[in-house]
Amino acid sequence: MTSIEAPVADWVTIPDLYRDPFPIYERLRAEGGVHWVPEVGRYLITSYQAVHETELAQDLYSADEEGSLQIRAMGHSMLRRDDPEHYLERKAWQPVLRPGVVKRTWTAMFRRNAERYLDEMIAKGPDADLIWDFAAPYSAENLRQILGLRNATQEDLQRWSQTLINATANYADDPEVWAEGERSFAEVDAALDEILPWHLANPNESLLSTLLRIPDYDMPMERIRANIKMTIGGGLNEPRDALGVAAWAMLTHPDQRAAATADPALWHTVFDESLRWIAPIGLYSRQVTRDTVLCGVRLPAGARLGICVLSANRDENVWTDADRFDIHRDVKPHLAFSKGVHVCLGAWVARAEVADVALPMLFERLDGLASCPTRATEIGGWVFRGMTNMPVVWDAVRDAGPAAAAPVASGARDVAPRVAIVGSGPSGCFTAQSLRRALPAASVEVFDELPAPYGLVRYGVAADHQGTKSVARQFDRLFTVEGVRFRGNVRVGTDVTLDELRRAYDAVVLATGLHADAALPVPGGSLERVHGAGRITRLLNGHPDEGTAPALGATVAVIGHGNVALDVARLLSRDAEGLVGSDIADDAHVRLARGIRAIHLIGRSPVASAKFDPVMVRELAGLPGIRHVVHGAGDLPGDGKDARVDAVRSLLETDPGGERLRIEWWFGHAPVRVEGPDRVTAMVVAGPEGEVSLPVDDVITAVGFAAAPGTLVEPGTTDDGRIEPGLYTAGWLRRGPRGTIPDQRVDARALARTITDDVASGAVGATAEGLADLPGETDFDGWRRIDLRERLGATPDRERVKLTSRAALLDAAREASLTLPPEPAAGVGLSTETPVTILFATESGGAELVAQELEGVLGDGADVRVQDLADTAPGDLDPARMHLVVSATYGDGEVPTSARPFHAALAGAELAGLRYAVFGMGDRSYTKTYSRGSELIDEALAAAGAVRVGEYGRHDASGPISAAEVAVEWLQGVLAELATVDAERVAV
Ligand SMILES: Cc1cc2nc3c(=O)[nH]c(=O)nc-3n(C[C@H](O)[C@H](O)[C@H](O)COP(=O)(O)O)c2cc1C
Repeated sequence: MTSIEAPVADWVTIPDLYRDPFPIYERLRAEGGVHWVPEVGRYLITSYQAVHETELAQDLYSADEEGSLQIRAMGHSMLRRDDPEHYLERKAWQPVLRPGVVKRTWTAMFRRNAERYLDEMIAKGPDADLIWDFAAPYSAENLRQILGLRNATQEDLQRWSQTLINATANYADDPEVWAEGERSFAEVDAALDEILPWHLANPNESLLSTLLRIPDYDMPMERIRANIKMTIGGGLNEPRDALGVAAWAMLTHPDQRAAATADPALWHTVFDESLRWIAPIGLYSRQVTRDTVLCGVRLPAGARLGICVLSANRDENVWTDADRFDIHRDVKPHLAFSKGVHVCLGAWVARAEVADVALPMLFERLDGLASCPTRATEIGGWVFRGMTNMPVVWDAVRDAGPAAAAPVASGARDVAPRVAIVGSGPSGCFTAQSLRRALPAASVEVFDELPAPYGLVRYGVAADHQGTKSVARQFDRLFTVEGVRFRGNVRVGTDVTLDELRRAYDAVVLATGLHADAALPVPGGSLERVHGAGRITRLLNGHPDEGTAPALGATVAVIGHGNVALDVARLLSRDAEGLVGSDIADDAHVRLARGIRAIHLIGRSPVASAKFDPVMVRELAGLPGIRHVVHGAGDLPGDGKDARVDAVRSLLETDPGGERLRIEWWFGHAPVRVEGPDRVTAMVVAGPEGEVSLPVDDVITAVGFAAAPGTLVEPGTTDDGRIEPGLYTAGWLRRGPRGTIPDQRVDARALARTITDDVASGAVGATAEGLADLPGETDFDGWRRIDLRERLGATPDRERVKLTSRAALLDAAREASLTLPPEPAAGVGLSTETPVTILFATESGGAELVAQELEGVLGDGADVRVQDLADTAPGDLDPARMHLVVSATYGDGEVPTSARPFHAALAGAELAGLRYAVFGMGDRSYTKTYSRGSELIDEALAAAGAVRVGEYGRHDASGPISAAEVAVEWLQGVLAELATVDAERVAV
């Protein structure tokens, strides 16, 4: 057989491939299908026949490529191994991904997640993005649950997956792309380190748990890590992009869409034709093991190949009119899932996620679903290809399906179940808040073992972060205005059993958190003078059950670089001036902090993947009298590309003045042992240069939280919070010790939906009679008395002085001589003739509360509407109305997540003459980004031609005054200005 040298395709460029690879591939196929392409440094294999041949001969076309980008990006996974090693690893993955398992175990979960994220997309309103608001979070959450990465969020999975596959596709060798990939690499490893012990102790159906129990093969840890990263990389974009492309195909081919909606069996054909048309994984690599000839072209041993699946699936020798999307064409095997020994393991999962669940649900629920007429749909990629932007609109929403069928679901609003929530921390209170809205007829009671409510807000949030604690003001409203009952000083499990509670209530939600400090898993980890950071935080917050604070020695090691570790280090190193305005427990602070001269802050990660928020480091850098010393951080480039690196650099730029205290930061150093023999004498850590022994007097561990003895259920046993209808978990007890206060609000909304579904389906009734008053229980007025007593007792430089024993709390709760101030007034009666729309943008609910307060202030007779910016498009704004925008700020000075689509849409909007005013809610301790999110909305409205009326107002959450108070004052000014503007309009 004659053979030729490979033709050189030097006209092919990566940007062209990214934009639209198909014309390039068409030409390459026409020229034979095997080319040397200098731009990508490999031979591209583009014809169906050539691709197919490589897939069937792994001895000749090895997956184990030298210098593989994928190995660099994700580690050496089974995708880059040949048999027999590949087979062993593949076998370990299979039991979790087999079609029967997908059907029995995973499909119900896919359905729940599809409902959840479709609801969220619907809540954003037409103009939402089908990829980023539905397909991506849906695929990420499914993957998270299959893997068993219970300590990560779906957002983590999205970030990891995207940056890992970007690195895998980094043929342009962009250093930034590598850096992001490396960060995710380290984060995934840290998450695995954290969660694997849990899976060892709690065998379950997830992939991680299954891998730890393979009967005949003890897979080395490094291989588990690499394969999990590969699964994160490929397991997300494949279903996401298949769903996106399939939906796009439906929107652009109405006749085929009509056929599929009329005959749901066709959704599988839609799925397969979409994969053929645009394969999500467009290219993978192989390496030639010995000189050979492929389709008449000579390939030398060692040649690196790019197998172009996107191209093979459009080969005109196999398919007629291959560029056309056509579900009616003759079925021929496409190569999107590959063939041969490497055929995709996740194929059944992707098929169930997309064809069985998401596509039918999407097109059944959204009537008139169409591409957004004003914003472009975009697609890109060649190594991985999918929709990058897919704004959509729709005409109407149908109900969610049998579980929430219309008559029952809407009926749920009138059903009056009794709900008990155990735990009044953020997750308990947010659950009460969401249930109030979802089930207005329900009676909701919140139990707490202390006479004081708010759990983590009162006893876990650092005493000098009063801004974060101000979320309690919105919880007050639950008990003063919204009819939720607080039942304090009741310990469920002792004063009343869980069974008794369940008999007395139709539904019980356990939101008791995770309080115990996780043990430091090194020798000496439980010596005397090893303390948990949770306990230290509670002591500094005056928790009544923690006893007397220990007097710490001159040198203290704090283990961990998360925000809890930084909170502890900051509080212990603050001087008296730094505690002004806090509600610190002074006695405890003095005992703990008085003797400290040096703190070693020890973390195992490098700076770029440390767990802290950079703002926490900057806060420490701002404290006077502290010299910072940084070990193991490398160069710390000052190019402003990494906020963590910048923050750590700022430590070195501080001038301590008179040095009171030294903080030594250790990056990339893992704890090895605590030396004793009886009490702590030294902390030994291991870094790149070996072990270092640090003489210390005390060790504080901030390495996570676990369930305390007496926790009512095993933590983390469900993903949706439903243990069974009628018994639910919320907050950290459900999701594990991760997530901020705003995250609890999002979760609480999802849980309220789950409970509402159970009420709607009749699984939860409305027959229970509630629990009679228990001896010794206290109520919300009891808490108001405690609150008053603590505030009256405060010196001018303290927010309050906490009562630190149960007896003192109970005495205050029952102190009849304390006269309570009247409950918050309903309003001060401002008025305007102009109809008003109040728009809010929030994450933890404060802005919504302010919006409601303003509504109340404007009075019953007025034409006032309150609306979430998440549900608003610029086109909804009515020039006849005045718009009051109340917005928080998040991230690094950004608009709250739910309001980002609105903010983005303002870019193309035309709002000439529209009147608005802005009230920003922020926190002054974010010095560079104080209230920036609301400023961005203000700027975008002005740029769209809208006219601001009155001053821009703002509230500082770290200050002592409530947001509602400041907002009402601001509103007075706005209304005065509005009256002038209106009068001028009339005059004109
Ligand atoms: C993670 C996080 C990031 C934040 N970032 C900023 C910021 O950059 N600038 C700012 O002024 N406030 C910032 N804040 C403070 C919030 O905007 C402020 O607490 C606000 O009152 C919260 O309103 P909400 O309850 O409606 O979400 C941040 C708060 C959190 C929890």
